[in-house]
Amino acid sequence: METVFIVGGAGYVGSHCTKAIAEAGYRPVVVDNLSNGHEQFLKWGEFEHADIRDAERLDAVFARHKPAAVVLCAALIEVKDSQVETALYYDNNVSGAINVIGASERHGVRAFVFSSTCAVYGEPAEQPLREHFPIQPISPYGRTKAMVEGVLADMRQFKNFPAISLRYFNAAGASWQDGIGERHTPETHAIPLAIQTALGRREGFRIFGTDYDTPDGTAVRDYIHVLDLADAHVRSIRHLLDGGQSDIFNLGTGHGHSVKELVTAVQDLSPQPFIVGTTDRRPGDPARLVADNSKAKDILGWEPTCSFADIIESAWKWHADTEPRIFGLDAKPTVDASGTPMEQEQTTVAAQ
Ligand SMILES: NC(=O)c1ccc[n+]([C@@H]2O[C@H](COP(=O)([O-])OP(=O)(O)OC[C@H]3O[C@@H](n4cnc5c(N)ncnc54)[C@H](O)[C@@H]3O)[C@@H](O)[C@H]2O)c1
Ligand SMILES: O=c1ccn([C@@H]2O[C@H](COP(=O)(O)OP(=O)(O)O[C@H]3O[C@H](CO)[C@@H](O)[C@H](O)[C@H]3O)[C@@H](O)[C@H]2O)c(=O)[nH]1
Repeated sequence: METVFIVGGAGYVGSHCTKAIAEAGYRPVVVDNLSNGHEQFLKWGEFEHADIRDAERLDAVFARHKPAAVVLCAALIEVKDSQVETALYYDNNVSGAINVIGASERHGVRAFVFSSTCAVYGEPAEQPLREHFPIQPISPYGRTKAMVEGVLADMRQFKNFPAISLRYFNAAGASWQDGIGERHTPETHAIPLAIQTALGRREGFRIFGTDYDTPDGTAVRDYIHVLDLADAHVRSIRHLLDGGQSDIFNLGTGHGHSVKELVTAVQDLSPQPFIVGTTDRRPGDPARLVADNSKAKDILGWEPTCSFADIIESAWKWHADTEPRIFGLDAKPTVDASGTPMEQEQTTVAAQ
């Protein structure tokens, strides 16, 4: 049985990848420093507590397990935070990634899969997004990802290093039956925030910007179920282990949903109405980010299977039932995502 490292496997996307990799017949080993991960998500395979910035420790872990494949999910992920803790982001996401790439090369890894993001496209002129479009990130977070993609491109070209970069669009949903789901601290993502508001754990949800050039004026994103993302990782590993070419793939559904649509979908599941306010655009948020996913379909045979309704429903079940059971949450509304006490905000009762 071949060993696969899931670096960052105690986190949201990584835990779903670990489960899918175990189910595909590989031996998963999670490597994580638990800075943002959860012990509760360590349910498949062995665990190695290691920080990717510690090259010596990484070498020891690679020597012990001799992985055939490595999935690199570990990163700091907050766009706003990356503008404050900029050097930390480059150290963690770039230096740390280079350590993992270096160890993978030294230890003969035959398949390397990297968690990239559609944030590498910045504010694109054309949609849907295709992989050859210009890379022009507008945040340090996005640039750390673009830099690692650049390192991997050179490693492919000059060292024949087998690597796939997967540009996720908006990861969402949960495998709540398996006790894993989205849990970031602080949470800044729209779906968990809207659901936590509906569940009474936050005082209100704010829509960032209603004056975008989109059908309803709110920003449009391509939400992709985390189970579909996990499946693409398994396919990428197989593709490279079978001798397939290194590449870059967009992972999205190809369908966009606005923030207002998202709020309506959550309201449809919610037993009671909740407060939805509007405020200015969040700096750096483009109007629309939607994938052209035809390359992943053609080359990996990947097909997203979950609808937007599936995403919202699974996220709802996770936040309503599973997450409180596992983490013992007390439902206290306190502050919104920006840390602003909600009573200071101008709010209105939910738009239809
Ligand atoms: N969530 C999304 O919508 C989204 C979208 C696009 C790309 N991505 C990328 O997917 C990956 C996973 O995102 P996520 O939402 O699961 O985040 P997450 O914070 O839940 O998981 C990241 C994991 O990496 C670990 N980690 C961080 N720094 C580490 C270090 N120095 N050494 C060892 N472990 C470390 C954390 O402890 C955590 O378990 C990230 O690379 C992120 O940039 C996420
Ligand atoms: O309280 C909120 C939070 C978000 N939004 C909006 O909802 C949309 C989605 O926002 P969010 O869930 O924060 O995701 P993104 O900002 O699109 O970024 C996510 O998706 C990117 C890829 O698209 C990844 O690179 C990032 O790591 C990940 O945070 C955006 O238009 C936001 O402006 C709100 O209106 N109110």
